[in-house]
Amino acid sequence: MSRTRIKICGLTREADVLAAVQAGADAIGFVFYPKSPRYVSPARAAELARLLPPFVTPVGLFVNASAAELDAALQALPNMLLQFHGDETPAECERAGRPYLRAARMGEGFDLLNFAAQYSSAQAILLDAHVEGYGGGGKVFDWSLIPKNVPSPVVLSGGLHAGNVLTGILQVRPTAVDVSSGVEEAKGLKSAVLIRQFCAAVRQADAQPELPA
Ligand SMILES: O=C(O)c1ccccc1N[C@@H]1O[C@H](COP(=O)(O)O)[C@@H](O)[C@H]1O
Repeated sequence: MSRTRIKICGLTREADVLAAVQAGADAIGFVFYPKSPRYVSPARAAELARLLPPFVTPVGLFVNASAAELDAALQALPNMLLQFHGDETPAECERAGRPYLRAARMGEGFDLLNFAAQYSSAQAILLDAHVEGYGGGGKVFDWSLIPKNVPSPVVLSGGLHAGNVLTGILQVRPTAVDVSSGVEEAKGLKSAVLIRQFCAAVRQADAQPELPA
């Protein structure tokens, strides 16, 4: 089995960026949604992104941002991967011409296959629980709702932490996992210990032998 990629999202402090990099994160998320307690301005995100070594990807998270807001963030961080977590249409996700992740809000009756077909230009579909306020709520959704034949790479997210990520990886076999609340001591303030434990649990899952389907 190949290595499950790790994204740690909602960083606001230098020490948290360094802790994530040291623990082996592949991507670091900056929340550009002003209503989030994890919001950072484009200038602040650019400052934090300067700490990233090569091959660790900065990701910008947007919720129904205007074209001007998206452009301002891209001016500060031109090489970031985009994550659309609101009600953006495929055309809005594609407008900047950058690779993007599209968040799906998983709940009973949600048609993930149809959603993934609509966003076929996405680099991956990020599966999050349907929560009020769009995301970052630390809520796990029912992983059995995920069909086996999603046509895009899948990022598993929503309420992950060191105690459940191994089971999530073995059950869903995602390309990557994404965590925010599960590695926090308070909203927007990460814990180096929880980040380390989370990354270690992902590596433990990757080391499990793959069972025949
Ligand atoms: O982090 C936020 O504040 C946030 C705000 C609006 C939309 C998404 C947000 N975060 C993303 O939500 C998922 C799940 O997070 P959690 O681990 O359950 O807290 C993750 O992709 C965050 O990046």
